Amino acid sequence: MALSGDNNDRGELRIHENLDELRTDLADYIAELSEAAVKERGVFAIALSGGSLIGLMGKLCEAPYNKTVDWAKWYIFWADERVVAKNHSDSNYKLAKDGLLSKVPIVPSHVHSINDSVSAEEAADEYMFVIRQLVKTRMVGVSDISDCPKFDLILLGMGPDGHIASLFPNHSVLDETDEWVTFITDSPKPPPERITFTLPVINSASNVAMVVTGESKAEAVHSAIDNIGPDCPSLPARLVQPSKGKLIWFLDKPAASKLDGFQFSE
Ligand SMILES: O=C(O)[C@H](O)[C@@H](O)[C@H](O)[C@H](O)COP(=O)(O)O
Repeated sequence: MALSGDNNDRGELRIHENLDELRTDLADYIAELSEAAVKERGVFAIALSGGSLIGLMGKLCEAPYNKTVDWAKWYIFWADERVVAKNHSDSNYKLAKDGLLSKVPIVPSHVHSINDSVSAEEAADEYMFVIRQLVKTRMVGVSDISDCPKFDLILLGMGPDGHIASLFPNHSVLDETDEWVTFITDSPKPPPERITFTLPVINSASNVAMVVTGESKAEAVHSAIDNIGPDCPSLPARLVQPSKGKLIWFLDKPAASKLDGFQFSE
């Protein structure tokens, strides 16, 4: 690893020399959290996002992880999903199924994707209902400071604009505190209709990992971690502040290149 360290309330920073090193570190991290959650709770509730994240999780499909991880105990969710058919190339479910879930022995009934045959609003409501049932049976934990679900791990990517999940800068969904899952129909990044976990749910997780690579993200990484720039307070990535959980940033050097205090040799 090029560098690692803590940055005040902005969590642990893990800056990797290259993507291969990041992929290995990410697989180790997820495998360790899975083992700990299964030991403590008997299950591992993990929420995925879309984008480059799934490809960066690819080592989990390879040895030793494909054999050592207790896949039967995994319960899979999406922190955000595009409201398109499950076989559509824009579907985050399809992305994860093709890139990860079909390659490891996950129990099909543990995969909780959205209903793709209803409106965005109905899909968000139904998804919240599903999560509520799983919180009741403690397949998903519950926060001890609110009634929010406490996922063992929420994995997030970040766009160059600082969006996370489908929470975009200056969008009213950033203020949603009543619902666990909400919807938008005007996403600035296509497709327009999406469902998304709200900030209270993200910030109730036991662990949140921000997996961000590439130079196009460097400015937003700098704003989010160094608390820089006029848009900072409403930058969605800046609002990821788990109340009791642990936040870790998995970065490559280009994404970290504008961080204060980080000097890299070529
Ligand atoms: O459904 C989505 O659009 C994603 O969940 C989104 O939040 C993604 O994670 C970021 O846009 C980063 O994507 P990249 O890692 O591909 O840049």
